[in-house]
Formats: sequence, structure tokens, C-alpha cells
Amino acid sequence: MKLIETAIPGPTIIEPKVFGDDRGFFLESWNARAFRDAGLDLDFVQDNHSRSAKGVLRGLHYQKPNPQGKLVRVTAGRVWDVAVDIRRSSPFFGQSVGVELSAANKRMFWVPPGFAHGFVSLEDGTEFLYKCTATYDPSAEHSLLWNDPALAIDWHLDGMEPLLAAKDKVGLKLSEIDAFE
Ligand SMILES: Cc1cn([C@H]2C[C@H](O)[C@@H](COP(=O)(O)OP(=O)(O)O[C@H]3O[C@@H](C)C(=O)[C@@H](O)[C@H]3O)O2)c(=O)[nH]c1=O
Repeated sequence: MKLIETAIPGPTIIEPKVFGDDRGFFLESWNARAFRDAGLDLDFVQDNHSRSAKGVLRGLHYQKPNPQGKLVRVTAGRVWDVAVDIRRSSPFFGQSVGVELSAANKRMFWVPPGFAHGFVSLEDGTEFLYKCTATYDPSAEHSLLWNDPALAIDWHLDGMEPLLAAKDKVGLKLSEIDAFE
């Protein structure tokens, strides 16, 4: 397993060791001890799985109180995945990191608590799996506006019109959100 730091301290790309053979491949998608030894001591309490058509954009979501850290990956298709630092005291407040996650590259992405998270599906039938460090609480869920000019996120849409949930079309701007301290 290889960890790749990003431009913001915290969010981390993880490349698992892939064992390929005549039958296909094998990889460890989660191993508490190996991650702890690599510096990510994480305690997960919920696993999620979603499927998205090409152009579906989910996010940017965060939970407050009880923020969730998320270890995300893709097992079919491809996404552009984004984490936005929404900790006011952070020198990186409002900045984001993005990474392509796909069934082909098998990369995982650690999105720590304190970050808003979203992704756009770049292929039909994209399957997105993730582990969370806190359980879902609909009353604490918030949406940061995906295309807030203050975030200036390149979603790699390539001219595509994204398909959004009603709640994400009316997400709040960075200047309006109840950010973390
Ligand atoms: C996230 C979630 C949703 N649900 C339900 C609520 C709703 O009826 C249905 C669909 O929920 P959503 O529209 O919020 O699903 P979605 O837009 O996929 O939400 C997810 O987006 C990505 C970007 C994240 O980072 C996740 O944490 C999560 O917020 O599933 C749960 O029961 N448990 C959960 O943990």
C-alpha cells in the first residue's frame, strides 16, 4: 500500500497493493493495522454504496455536528472526487483537492472530518463505495454549493451538464455555510 499526500495536509490518496493472477486480482480495501502503521488510525462505523449514471454529481456534502471522515473508492466506472477544506482556522480554508478514482486505477481517497466531499460520475454505472467514521444523521447533513465561484473547482465535466439532487442545486456558498472551527 502506498500513501500519496495531496496539496492540503490530511486528504490522502491510497494505492493498495494489487495481487493479479490468472483468476483476476485481489486487494485489501481496508486493514485497520496496516492503515494505522501507515499513519491513518481510523475507526469506521458505517459503509455506503451508491451507483451513478454518467454526469451525476453528488455533493458537496458534510455533516455537522458529528463530522464524518470517509475512505472512498470506485469498483466500477470512474469519478472525479473532490474534498474541500471547510475548517475556518485552516490556512487552506476554501481550497480543494481532486483525484480521479476508478475501477481501473483502484485508488482510494481519505477525506478527513472537516472537509466537504463530492464527486461526479464520469461513466454510466459507476459504483462508489465508502467507509465512514461517524454514522449518518440527516438532520446534520449540509450541502456546500458545488459550483460556488469562491471554490473554483474544476469538475472535469468536459462540457457535460451535471445531474444534481434538488438539495445540491440549492447548496450554500462557502461564505454562507456553518463551517467547522
Ligand atoms: C448518505 C446516506 C443517505 N441515506 C439515504 C437518504 C436518502 O433517502 C438516500 C439518498 O441520500 P443522498 O441523496 O444524501 O445520497 P448522496 O447524495 O449519495 O450522499 C452522499 O454524497 C457523497 C458525496 C458523500 O460524501 C456522502 O457522505 C453522502 O452525503 O439515502 C441513508 O439512509 N444513509 C446515508 O448514510
